[in-house]
Amino acid sequence: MRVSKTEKPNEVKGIPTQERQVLQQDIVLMHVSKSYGDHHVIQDLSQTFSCGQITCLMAPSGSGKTTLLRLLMGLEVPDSGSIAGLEGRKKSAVFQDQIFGEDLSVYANIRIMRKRKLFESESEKQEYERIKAELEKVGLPGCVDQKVKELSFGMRQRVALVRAFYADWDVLFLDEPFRGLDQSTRELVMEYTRRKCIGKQVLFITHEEEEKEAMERYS
Ligand SMILES: Nc1ncnc2c1ncn2[C@@H]1O[C@H](COP(=O)(O)OP(=O)(O)OP(=O)(O)O)[C@@H](O)[C@H]1O
Repeated sequence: MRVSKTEKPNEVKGIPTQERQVLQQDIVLMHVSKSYGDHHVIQDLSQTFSCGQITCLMAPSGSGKTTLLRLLMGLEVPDSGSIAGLEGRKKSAVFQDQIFGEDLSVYANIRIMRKRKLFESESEKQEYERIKAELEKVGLPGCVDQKVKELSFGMRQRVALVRAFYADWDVLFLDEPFRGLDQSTRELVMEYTRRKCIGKQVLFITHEEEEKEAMERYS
């Protein structure tokens, strides 16, 4: 598996260095192995994913990238080895197979990612408008009230991204999030994603060199 990281740490604007160290931590895998029956998908993997960086993972199909993300998300348990640095941290993800409430609106599917606080300053209407604006940024104007089951694959991919960013998160896992998008939409969505990832810890899986470079580029 090829692992590359942003050359300089993601800038965390406005947060003093000391506090930043408390808020963020590296994810450390030590001798992690995972098999399905006789199929040894991940074998003795030791790797550190630094805080405040986008880490890109590139490897051939079937080599275990999604399995690795599932381990990091806590959806699978390693057969041996340890994963540290994720305790108590809020995780968000875009997986290749998106699970939605198919009969619910795009708004409802995104909105559910955040609990409303008792004395929320933002009204429901403002929240609705905010989600609508986010959807417009990824080239989805006018779909906020549409049922998810009516969307194309590429539209679902973008709703999944907006939803993942809408959640309250410390660490984000992205598994080929730009798959199925045409070139101009992909560029728009890559830029949206890159900006949202500034100052955050992100693991990004892709097969495309262009996507890796775009995600590692910092303004
Ligand atoms: N739940 C499972 N049960 C059995 N085998 C599995 C399971 N999940 C994954 N595998 C197998 O593990 C291997 C790695 O799968 P994984 O999805 O992690 O690869 P990947 O590198 O993400 O592939 P791709 O780039 O095609 O998405 C594959 O051979 C797959 O068939």
